Amino acid sequence: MLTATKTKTAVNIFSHPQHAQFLAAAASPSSIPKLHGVPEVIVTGRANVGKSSLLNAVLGRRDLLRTSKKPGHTKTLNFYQVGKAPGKAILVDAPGYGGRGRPEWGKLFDHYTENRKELRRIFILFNGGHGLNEIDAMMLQSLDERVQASAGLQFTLQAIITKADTIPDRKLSSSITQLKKDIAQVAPTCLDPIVTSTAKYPYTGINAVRNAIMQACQR
Ligand SMILES: Nc1nc2c(ncn2[C@@H]2O[C@H](COP(=O)(O)OP(=O)(O)OP(=O)(O)O)[C@@H](O)[C@H]2O)c(=O)[nH]1
Ligand SMILES: [Mg+2]
Repeated sequence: MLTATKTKTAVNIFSHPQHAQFLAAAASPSSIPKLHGVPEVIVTGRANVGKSSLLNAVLGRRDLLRTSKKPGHTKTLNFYQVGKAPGKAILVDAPGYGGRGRPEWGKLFDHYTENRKELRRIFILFNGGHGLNEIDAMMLQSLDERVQASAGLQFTLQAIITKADTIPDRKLSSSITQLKKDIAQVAPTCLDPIVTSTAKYPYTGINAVRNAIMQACQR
């Protein structure tokens, strides 16, 4: 549970969307920017799961991040500042893995997550309409093992179930329950999944994601 003070701070850092800005893109480990200790969170997930759309919604911006119907759109690690410079937190968008993902993107993600001292949390996104496939389960398990190995001191892991609007109403509750069970079974350290939709206003789950980011960045 967030305390009243923490909740207030969480609302404040996202309350000036105009201050959000793109800082840098990294296509290789050597181009990952030095950003002087501002806490960071990163998103991962299969190509097209909705990573860039989610970060736009969290930042309160329509198109600061570019999104596409075509999987494999984001090709670099992209760093975005929340709040006035030097920023209260930094959100990192990443290329997707899976069919359209490329091996070098996986290496870049691994390099970042293994070496970045500022990293506080990895959000792993799953499409609510599709559930976990084999590659999702492998990624989830490998991240969970890393959280266990560091006892959560390096970073924490949290799942986000996206595109909830694509699940028919009659199946919504059972699909989410099943997906949460599957996630918990593969990754016991994974924090309670947040269910989101950014298909149309009012969005679902965005304040919960903002609060989770704040909680992760304030520790
Ligand atoms: N129905 C629905 N569509 C969504 C939602 N979020 C994203 N999309 C759509 O899904 C497509 C992919 O969204 P992106 O945000 O570009 O996905 P991504 O995970 O960043 O994709 P890559 O960069 O290619 O890995 C776009 O057409 C979005 O409009 C959602 O909550 N509901
Ligand atoms: Mg993207």
